[in-house]
Amino acid sequence: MVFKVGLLGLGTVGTGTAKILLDAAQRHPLLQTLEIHRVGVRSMDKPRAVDFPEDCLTTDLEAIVTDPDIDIVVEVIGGLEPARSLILEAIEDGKHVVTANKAVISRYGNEIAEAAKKAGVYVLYEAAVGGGIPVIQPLQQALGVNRIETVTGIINGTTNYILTRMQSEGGDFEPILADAQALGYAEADPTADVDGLDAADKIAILASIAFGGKIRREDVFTEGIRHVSAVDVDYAETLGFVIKLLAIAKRNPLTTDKPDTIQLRVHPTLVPLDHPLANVNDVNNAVLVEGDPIGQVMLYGPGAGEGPTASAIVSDMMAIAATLHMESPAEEKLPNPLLSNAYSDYKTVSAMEELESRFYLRLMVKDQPGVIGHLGDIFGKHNLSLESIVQIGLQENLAELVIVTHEVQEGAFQQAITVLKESGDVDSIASVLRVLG
Ligand SMILES: NC(=O)C1=CN([C@@H]2O[C@H](COP(=O)(O)OP(=O)(O)OC[C@H]3O[C@@H](n4cnc5c(N)ncnc54)[C@H](OP(=O)(O)O)[C@@H]3O)[C@@H](O)[C@H]2O)C=CC1
Ligand SMILES: N[C@@H](CC=O)C(=O)O
Ligand code: NA
Repeated sequence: MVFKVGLLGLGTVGTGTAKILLDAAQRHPLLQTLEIHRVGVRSMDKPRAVDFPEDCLTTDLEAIVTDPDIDIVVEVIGGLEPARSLILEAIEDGKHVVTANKAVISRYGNEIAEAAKKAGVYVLYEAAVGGGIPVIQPLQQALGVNRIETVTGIINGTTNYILTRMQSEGGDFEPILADAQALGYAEADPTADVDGLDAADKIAILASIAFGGKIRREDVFTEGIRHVSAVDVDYAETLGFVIKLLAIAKRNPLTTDKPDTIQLRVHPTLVPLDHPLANVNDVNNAVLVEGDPIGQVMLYGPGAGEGPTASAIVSDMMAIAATLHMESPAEEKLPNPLLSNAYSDYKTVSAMEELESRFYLRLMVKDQPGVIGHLGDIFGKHNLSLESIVQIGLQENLAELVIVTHEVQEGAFQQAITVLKESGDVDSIASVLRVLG
């Protein structure tokens, strides 16, 4: 079974999406059911990073959203129009839609959802918030049983990249913004990033899901990072804080004289250095969800860029493919392929001795001349290179040594340990631990 995809846009996200679909090996088998049928662009002359047959590319986007052969339309052109109209036309034509367009979803999400309900199709937008991080789906499903109290996010990759570099290198934001643009993180008009509008779009979307209600986009208080200077970043650090552009959606406590109300705001914020969001750096995003009864959950990962955003787009396409798969008469009564784990082959797991790792070794040795040299010989004979060797202490004629190795083969390391134990120099091996990285 093959589901045909109409891809609107072949820029940063569109290109990443095409690359995943054209290289489906070792990914979920459902990806093999998705085939890019047509691609809509603005300019036919631009060089492209992926090759399509000439008749696949078109500037006539309407022809794609009304093409009877297409099952799923992926909108990654961005902007409000013609994106909104094309989404609505695709829905009216009975097509499922996947989009990364937070500007459209935060403003016209209700209109689009109504149209989709009427047409019996799905509109999914995981890529619209947090780029590659699964945020929408966990909020709707895995965390859906919780009464959500707060959603606090670093949800704009461009500004987080700028603030991180301001912090690590000093300097003001304008020159760093140019790098964020070159890396494909920033919006076509980066004002939306720098002035907090993009984060405001995203928190409006998250609040709607978290609190189960419509959100008026204009209700989000929005302050960007333009006025944050290198001096503020410096002083904040001295005081034990880091400056982050936070997007906050919070349920106010219910009181007898006040109805159920929420807070919605985006602003640069001094975050204490020991807060979970303080170490979310560069283009990474994180969404900290606090709910009852789960407590705190943090979703963290790359918030923008070609590959990560495309990952979210294709995961939505896969969810739609799973539904279409189940609806097809030939597959009726089969379980949802995204919920069942019926694998046919065993994976081969490498033997532990073949793996490479760094090791931490603590041992007690005789406190006499030449011992460290002997140990070095034993490691050398087993082809094990050492990163450091430190004498920590001395007790009753025994010296306590701590050795850290470079990446070495597990099997060779274990053989060396056996030889060490048998050597007259070593009294005891107190501890052997693996070191990450
Ligand atoms: N970049 C990122 O990291 C992320 C982006 N997003 C969202 O994804 C969407 C796409 O972003 P991105 O890929 O960065 O954008 P780009 O500007 O890189 O790409 C836009 C693509 O759409 C095409 N396009 C734009 N307008 C039209 C039009 N009127 N008619 C035909 N084709 C058009 C362009 O054609 P041509 O190539 O011919 O110019 C281009 O291929 C946006 O909604 C953005 O907010 C979401 C998360 C992360
Ligand atoms: N411009 C956005 C792209 C992803 O949504 C960002 O920087 O986060
Ligand atoms: Na996401």
